[in-house]
Amino acid sequence: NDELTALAADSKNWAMPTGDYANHRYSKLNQITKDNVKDLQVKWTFSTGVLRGHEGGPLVIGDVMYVHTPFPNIVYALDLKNDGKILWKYEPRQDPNVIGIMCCDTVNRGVAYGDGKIILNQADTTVVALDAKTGEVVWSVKNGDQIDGGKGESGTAAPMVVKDKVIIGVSGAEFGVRGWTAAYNLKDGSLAWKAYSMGPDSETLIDPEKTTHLGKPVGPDSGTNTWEGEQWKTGGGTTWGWFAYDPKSNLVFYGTGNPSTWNPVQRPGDNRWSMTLMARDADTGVAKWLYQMTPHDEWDYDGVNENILVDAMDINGEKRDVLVHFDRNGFAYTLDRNTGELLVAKKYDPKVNWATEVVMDPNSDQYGRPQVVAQYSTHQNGEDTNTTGVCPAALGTKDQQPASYSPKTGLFYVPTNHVCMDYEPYRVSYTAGQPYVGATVSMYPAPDSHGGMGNFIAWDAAKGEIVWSKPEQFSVWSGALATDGDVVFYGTLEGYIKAVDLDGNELYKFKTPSGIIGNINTYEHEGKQYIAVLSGVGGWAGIGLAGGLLSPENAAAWHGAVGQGRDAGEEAQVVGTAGLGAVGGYAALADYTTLGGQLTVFGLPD
Ligand SMILES: O=C(O)c1cc(C(=O)O)c2c(n1)C(=O)C(=O)c1cc(C(=O)O)[nH]c1-2
Repeated sequence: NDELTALAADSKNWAMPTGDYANHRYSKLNQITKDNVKDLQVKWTFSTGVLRGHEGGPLVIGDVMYVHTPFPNIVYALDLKNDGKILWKYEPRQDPNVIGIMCCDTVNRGVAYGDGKIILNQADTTVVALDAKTGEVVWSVKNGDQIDGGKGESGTAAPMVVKDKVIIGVSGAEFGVRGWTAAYNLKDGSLAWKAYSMGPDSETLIDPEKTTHLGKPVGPDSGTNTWEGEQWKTGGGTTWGWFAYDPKSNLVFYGTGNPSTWNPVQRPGDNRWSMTLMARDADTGVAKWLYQMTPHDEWDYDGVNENILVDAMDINGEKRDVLVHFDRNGFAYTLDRNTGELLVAKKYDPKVNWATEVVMDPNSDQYGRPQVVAQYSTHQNGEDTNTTGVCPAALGTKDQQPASYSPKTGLFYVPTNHVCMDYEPYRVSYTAGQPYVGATVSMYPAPDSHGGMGNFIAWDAAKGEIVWSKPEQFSVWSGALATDGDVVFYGTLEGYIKAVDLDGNELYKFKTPSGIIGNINTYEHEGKQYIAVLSGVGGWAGIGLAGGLLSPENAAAWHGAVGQGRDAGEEAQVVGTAGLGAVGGYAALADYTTLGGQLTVFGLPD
């Protein structure tokens, strides 16, 4: 999409959710520098009128800012010439029952722009194109099924506009949804292609002879033959993370999530293609290459985190066009993005203990596979056995909160979790539209460390090394922003926006009204650089606050314990395992912040 490419290349705008197709989250703007960032002031604020977790960030195109909210997914167009005066507001009507089938808060990661339209992926999986000037609906399609009586499909991912199409993912692996990625024609919303994560080749758009895994053709039926019977039909592998696009190869990149259920004993095999990085042709959806990071997941390490594309990275003296991916499983991967060849796979938190390494020898039958430590194998320890001390926790060394890459320093700035867990698989049976979780999880700060639950780190993806690490009390659940002013920004769950220099020294912080799980963006208007961020605590880490789960009654109901035939009373006593295990670990958040969606715009003094 030439118009979008041009808009994104002009750093005055923030035209795509992650800044550009390469997901750099880097801005060439440099009025705000490491020397003056301490003088930042709040310029204007905007309450979104919605309370739960606010992920993503505003788009800025010319004089207009587009702000989205979690369910009910309101979109506002704000006039930058007038301190955010509302130009239009779109509020969809959605069945509120969708709230009950969203695993990790009612989040939405943002809208996309293309061809004069704003594209919104609603919680109920309706994809709607709004006229960017008026907010009027141009077209609307249903990506998933209905809520009541459906399979539990929901929408949280930000769309990506590529050429004449919009790429959309789906959520619901905690309900046994079989994930897919779809491309709709930007013009009228008609379906261009749909590629399932698992299933027959005709439905996964995998070419048995041409699609490769670590350099070898995958062969026929690769999306079904590592599953027992028809388990692939409820196999998970949802696609609720971020997309990347490389115009040079016309490939779209994304990762798939956990296999369903979380109980690994119930689904023997590698469970392909859950937990997999995928490179697909943008026009046809046909897969060029795949790489499964966590075969037969036993820990809920969804592979959906963003892929960051860097050209000509020097890897052992060779220039490679790479894709860098910080996986939930605690390994940071660098791959050749044209071939899917694995170049680097290293732990980006020293506490990661479930696997010792990823085998890098192409001649080994274990090539590309993590070497699982028996003690932390929830499968080997069996159903109804609590496997303790697994690092990272299910929400990963990093969840969906996107990292940034600075072409200037060649380093990645990564918001991370420093959290471990106990994981007890239990048997579940599948009922359409009901939770299909199958594990009780509790989370806590990584033991024998700094006591906090997060780090903000700088990463060298060619060497596979942490350059520096800045401890945080809670997980850093906000997307980072690197700038040409030699300042890097991120937000914290307590609600601080923070600016650090290129060595990780804190230069500025400001406490916004609620915890930050949004992504920091920057733009220029009338010659001045601004920083914009959404506050509004929530997401999986903040689900205790956002979902009101800090009481035992709510905890049991939400956790789905009742639906799973478990003893509700027993479950209710264990508030700590509610919210899929996040409530206990993050309970102290309630001492720092509370709910509320607000946009805050910062700038230098006039
Ligand atoms: O399997 C899924 O379909 C699914 C969906 C989502 C989502 O759409 O928000 C999350 C997850 N899984 C998940 O595993 C997870 O850690 C997670 C964190 C968050 C969040 O926004 O904080 N969403 C999700």
